[in-house]
Amino acid sequence: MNAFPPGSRALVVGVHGSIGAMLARQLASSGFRVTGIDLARADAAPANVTVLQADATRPDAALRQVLGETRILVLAVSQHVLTQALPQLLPHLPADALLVETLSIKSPFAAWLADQPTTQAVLGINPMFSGDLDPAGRPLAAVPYRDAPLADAFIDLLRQWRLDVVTLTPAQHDEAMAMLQTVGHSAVLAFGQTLARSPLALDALLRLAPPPFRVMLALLARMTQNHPDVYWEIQADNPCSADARRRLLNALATLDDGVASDDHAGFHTALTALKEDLIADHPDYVDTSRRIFEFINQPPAPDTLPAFRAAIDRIDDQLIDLLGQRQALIGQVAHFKKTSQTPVMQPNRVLEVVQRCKTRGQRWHLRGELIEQLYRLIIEEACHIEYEHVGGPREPLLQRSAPAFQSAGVNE
Ligand SMILES: C=C(O[C@@H]1C=C(C(=O)O)C=C[C@H]1O)C(=O)O
Repeated sequence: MNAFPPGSRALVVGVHGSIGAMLARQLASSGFRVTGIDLARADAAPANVTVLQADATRPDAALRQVLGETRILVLAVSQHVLTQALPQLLPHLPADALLVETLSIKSPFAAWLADQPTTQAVLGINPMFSGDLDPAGRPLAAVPYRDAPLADAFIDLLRQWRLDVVTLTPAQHDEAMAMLQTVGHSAVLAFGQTLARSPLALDALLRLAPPPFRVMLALLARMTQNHPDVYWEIQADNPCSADARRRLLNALATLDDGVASDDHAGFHTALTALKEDLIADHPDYVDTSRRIFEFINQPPAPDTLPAFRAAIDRIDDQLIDLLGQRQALIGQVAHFKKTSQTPVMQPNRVLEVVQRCKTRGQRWHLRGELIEQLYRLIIEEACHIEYEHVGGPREPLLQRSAPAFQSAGVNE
């Protein structure tokens, strides 16, 4: 049986927050009738979401009526608001509804929940990304507080959104978050404080700044864009956070002591151990840092012909690198198609690819005909590669995929 038949109602509390808005959007796209509430007014609501201005800690008649029909209640609010609102909301919620909370820290809420006279299924989720990013392919921690089929059904829904769901207990969640969030945020905040208290001016420093400094500043910039409570709860509410900060302090003290005692060899040993323990099994991070650093040092806007040409050369490098990456994936698709006996030629997918790219190209005023020309060549090459691997009779792309290539001159 489908736990959430099409048109089931979802209510998102905190719909103007980034996670609330993301979940409202995703639920609407999965066929839910979504109502969002928020204390704050905002100009834009997520598409296909009805937004009410309401206070979840004091549900008015309109909110109580929505609650009575709600199958999934999402609470994308701070722990303080959540524990104030829940006792007011639960009496109006059907007994077979699912509650989903999005707190950054789970064990204090788990302890609070254990004392509540609720019967509803409760699932904690913690998306490991801000809600303004595309969720597909990103990790999400799921913490089912009570075994319930409805929580499993919601986890299935998250997987349909192509989230990489990792299920944890509240204690496991918080232990991991101390390492994944407390330590990183503390390091970035300490960097920011040190910089802010320095007598050196940031503008002057930025002229000279190497990529790691720019990356640290970018991380700090990101932290200033979210609500401070998000970061406060990560530092203050996680029972593992104090220990994590102490470890960071100790590590810094060890570095300081080592330098003070001129322990050059110890420094070598430590860095070699880090390389062996952490990076040896994850060499792709070396490449990631190279790509981030390349990206973050944007060269100045060109103003001479050689400078324009150098900029174009760099973009051509990227085009070729990306084409190579696309082609490498095609090789894998070919292998997959051979073992699963899937036809090489997929006219629906071809149409989807070309139309997506035409829409994307509109952002840059790229003509649809150019996109069709380019993708005719790229997909023909892809099909050629796949046929070489898969074997069997070949079908011509243009004949099978005529609707994708409608522009004059492309279909010849
Ligand atoms: C890569 C695939 O195979 C072919 C190549 C395509 C491409 O290059 O995008 C699209 C459709 C297929 O005919 C696929 O099926 O996705």
